[in-house]
Formats: sequence, structure tokens, C-alpha cells
Amino acid sequence: MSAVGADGLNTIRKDPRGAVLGFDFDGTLAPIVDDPAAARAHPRATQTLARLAPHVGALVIITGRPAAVAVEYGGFEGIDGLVVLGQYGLERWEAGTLTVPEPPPGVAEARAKLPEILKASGAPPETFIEDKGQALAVHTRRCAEPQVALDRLRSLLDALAERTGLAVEPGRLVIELRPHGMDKGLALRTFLEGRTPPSAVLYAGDDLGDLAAFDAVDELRAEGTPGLKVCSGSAEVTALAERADIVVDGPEGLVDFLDALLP
Ligand SMILES: O=P(O)(O)OC[C@H]1O[C@H](O[C@H]2O[C@H](CO)[C@@H](O)[C@H](O)[C@H]2O)[C@H](O)[C@@H](O)[C@@H]1O
Repeated sequence: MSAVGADGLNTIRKDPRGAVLGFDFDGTLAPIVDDPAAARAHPRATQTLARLAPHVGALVIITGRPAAVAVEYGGFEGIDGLVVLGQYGLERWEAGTLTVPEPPPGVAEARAKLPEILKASGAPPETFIEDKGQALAVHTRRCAEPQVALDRLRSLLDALAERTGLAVEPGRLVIELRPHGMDKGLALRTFLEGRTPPSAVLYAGDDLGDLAAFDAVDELRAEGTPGLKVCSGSAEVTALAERADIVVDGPEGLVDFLDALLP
């Protein structure tokens, strides 16, 4: 591990009460499954977070899911102090209170046009749209050739995003159209701004949308706050592993790592 990564890890171990631990949901705390509605936190993840909660400065989940969905699928409701930042940071759930902004008008326009665009493109029937209110995610995981199906849609979705004023967010066999102006890095920085400066920051993720949070950890390090970047490894995405201090074996590996972090 690099010296800066080791510094982050050691600081979290020495001063956990000052540390902020941030996590992505799908692929990091929850194993990837074919049906997004069937995703749930790894059976040991929720209890591990609950065990850590009283010993650390803060636990924050930063996810592309709507915040309320992540709370439900993660079983986070009873974990004291845990905050969920949903839709890449646009939504916030804390102590049972949910804050959700109005989506920009482009979302409604994209929602109206997307089914026809998929049909006209000859997308396989297994392609499906997940409507998240603030954003629309087009999934191809259930297609026979999921990456091929996704690649064929890319330019059409780019064009629709351009027309509707939305941002394109690629992920694991998914492309999302979502509002501009927020990402997981900004979400993490904004979360930290409202708090006592942390002794150290950990962020764990698995997908391209988590790179912005890794950028934020790098910036924090450059400003003097120790940080640790953890990749929940998979064969589907390699870009995070290249930037991480530690690569663990998916959600199971992350839970093992967290259990050993503060025994
Ligand atoms: O930021 P995250 O918590 O990682 O959420 C990113 C997207 O995750 C979900 O899709 C992914 O997980 C699904 C369930 O395992 C899987 O079927 C899909 O292929 C993955 O891309 C979710 O459905 C999206 O809304 C999230 O934005």
C-alpha cells in the first residue's frame, strides 16, 4: 500500500471517533444481482455498520439509488447517526427524515421519450428502464449480450441527455440520465463541510460513479486530511482498483475488512 494509504488506514485505527467512513451501496455493500429491485445489503454488512456506528465519527452512504430505497434495501433505519445521500448526493436521509428536491423538467421529457427510443433502436426486450424519480437508468444486465446491448445504446442516450439537459452516468451494465451539478465527490465534500473536520476519511466503492469520491479523498489528502480509498473489486469494472489503496473481494471482502478494521 502507498504511504498515504497507510497513513489513512493508521489514522482511522488510531482515532476512529474522528473518522468519517463513506460507502457506495450496489456492488460495495450489496452484491450485484440481475434485478435492481432484488438487491439487498450483504447479510453481514448492516450488522457490521451498526457495530461500527458508535465508534466512528460518521457513517455515510453515497449512492445512485434514491435515498429511501437505499435505506430500505440496506436495512439502515435503525443505525444511529448513519446518513444516506441518494441520487449521487441530491437526496438526503438522516434519522428518518428524507429531503428530496424537485427533478429538473428534462427528466420528465426523457421519461416520455425513452421507451420509444429503445423500441426504435431495436434494443433487446430484456433492456429495461429503472425510473428513480430524479433520474432514469437503462439496464442491460438481463440481455444475452449485455455489454454489446449497452454499447449500442450509448450514442442514443448521449443525444437524449443533450436534448433534455441531463448528464450521462455510465455504470455496471447501466447508463443513467440524471441531473447535472452533483456527483459523489461533491456529495462527500458537502457532507464534510457541515461537520468538525475529520481525523481521516475512508471511501469504499465499486463503480465508475465512485471515481468522483476517490477524487475527493485525493483532494482531502492533498489538503492534509488522511484518507483511504477502498475498491470493492469485480471483473466488470477495473478503473477503481487502479486508483484504490486496498482492493477487497466484493461486498463479502468489504465486510471482512471492516470487521478487522476496528475489532
Ligand atoms: O451508487 P450505487 O449504490 O452503486 O448505485 C449505482 C446503481 O446501482 C444499481 O444498479 C446496479 O446494481 C443492480 C443490482 O445489483 C444491477 O442489476 C445493475 O446491473 C447495476 O448497475 C441501481 O439499479 C442503479 O439505480 C444505481 O444508480
